[in-house]
Amino acid sequence: MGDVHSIKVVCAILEQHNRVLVTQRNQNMAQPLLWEFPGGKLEPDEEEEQALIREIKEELQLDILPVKRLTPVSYALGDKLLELIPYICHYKAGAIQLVEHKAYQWAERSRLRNYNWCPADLPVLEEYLQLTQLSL
Ligand SMILES: Nc1nc2c([nH]c(=O)n2[C@@H]2O[C@H](COP(=O)(O)OP(=O)(O)OP(=O)(O)O)[C@@H](O)[C@H]2O)c(=O)[nH]1
Repeated sequence: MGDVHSIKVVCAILEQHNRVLVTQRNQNMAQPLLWEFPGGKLEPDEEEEQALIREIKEELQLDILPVKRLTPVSYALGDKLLELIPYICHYKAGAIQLVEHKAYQWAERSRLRNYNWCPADLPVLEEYLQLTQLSL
């Protein structure tokens, strides 16, 4: 569904022990070296939560549980319209192995604004901080 030119990307705000997982895109990816919430593109006819579970398993070797959908963000990325769909997620199992990212960090919420984010992630970050009452 949706606009034929839009790309749907799901991303995980993965919480564990009061920290949030942030990942850095590698040099060869689009938006090189920027930080993001890990995730990826929906496949045709795939449910959002299933896509997120699949992507996090593929990219990080982690099992997660999506728990709350936040507000999708539309962002013009080159000639494409990106629709970034965030979910707060909980850690279930596994140890991180970086398959395609350059780096990862478990960040305290109060430090999340310090990263050099993909621009589409900034409204996601602000909604998340507001929800968790650390926006000031
Ligand atoms: N996974 C993820 N992608 C994001 C975020 N923010 C954001 O702008 N994006 C963009 O959404 C698209 C998601 O693509 P992707 O992670 O599947 O990987 P990619 O573009 O490297 O894959 P491709 O080579 O198959 O096109 C990328 O253009 C990426 O830059 C985010 O928080 N998480």
